[in-house]
Amino acid sequence: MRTRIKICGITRPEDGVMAAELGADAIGLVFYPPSQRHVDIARAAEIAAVVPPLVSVVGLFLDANTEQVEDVLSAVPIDLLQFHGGESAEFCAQFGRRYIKSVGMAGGDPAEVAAAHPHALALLLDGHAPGAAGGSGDVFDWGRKLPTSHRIIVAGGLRPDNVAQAVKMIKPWGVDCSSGVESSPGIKDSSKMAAFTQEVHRG
Ligand SMILES: O=C(O)c1ccccc1N[C@@H]1O[C@H](COP(=O)(O)O)[C@@H](O)[C@H]1O
Repeated sequence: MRTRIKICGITRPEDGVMAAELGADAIGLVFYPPSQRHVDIARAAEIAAVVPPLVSVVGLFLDANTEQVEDVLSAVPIDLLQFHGGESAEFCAQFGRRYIKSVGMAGGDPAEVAAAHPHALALLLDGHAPGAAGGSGDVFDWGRKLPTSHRIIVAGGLRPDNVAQAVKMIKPWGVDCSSGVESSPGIKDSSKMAAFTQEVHRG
């Protein structure tokens, strides 16, 4: 099975195109103002407009309110929602959209999140502590027992030099990377993205 690749934290249209051309199946837009990768609605719409067909646009929210999510959905063609905070299943489902739910693996229990989110299409496992923001570049213990009820997307500190090992150990549905393919926060690096996608498929 081919491991799907999401490159998150795209802040420039050219980086969205480059990620797709280098093998990303999805790009992520961060709607979380404290993040250095936050995009406003106008910028997000510019990026989404140039992302090639057959590449998904994922909207990432972290404990946003309903109105903030709806404002984005009314202006940006988002294919999939990613909820990265402590959102309840009711909150995530209210938009009638497909969604994935993150788990902060530093102290968080993926089985508990799996049970609470039966309708999430996948669990995205990140290295942060529950309550802390993601995108921290922290790796979690890839040897941990994981639930089998959901597809798994591995995130958290993935880089070209460690992603093959993560894929080999976990055999996830997909991988997600943000800081590991950047030259500076929010700016993606083409050689790192090329190396990353190549290594995913070697794993
Ligand atoms: O990328 C961010 O700035 C971010 C902010 C708040 C929550 C999540 C964020 N990114 C997500 O974090 C993981 C791992 O990122 P990294 O590769 O360790 O930098 C990834 O799923 C991003 O989607």
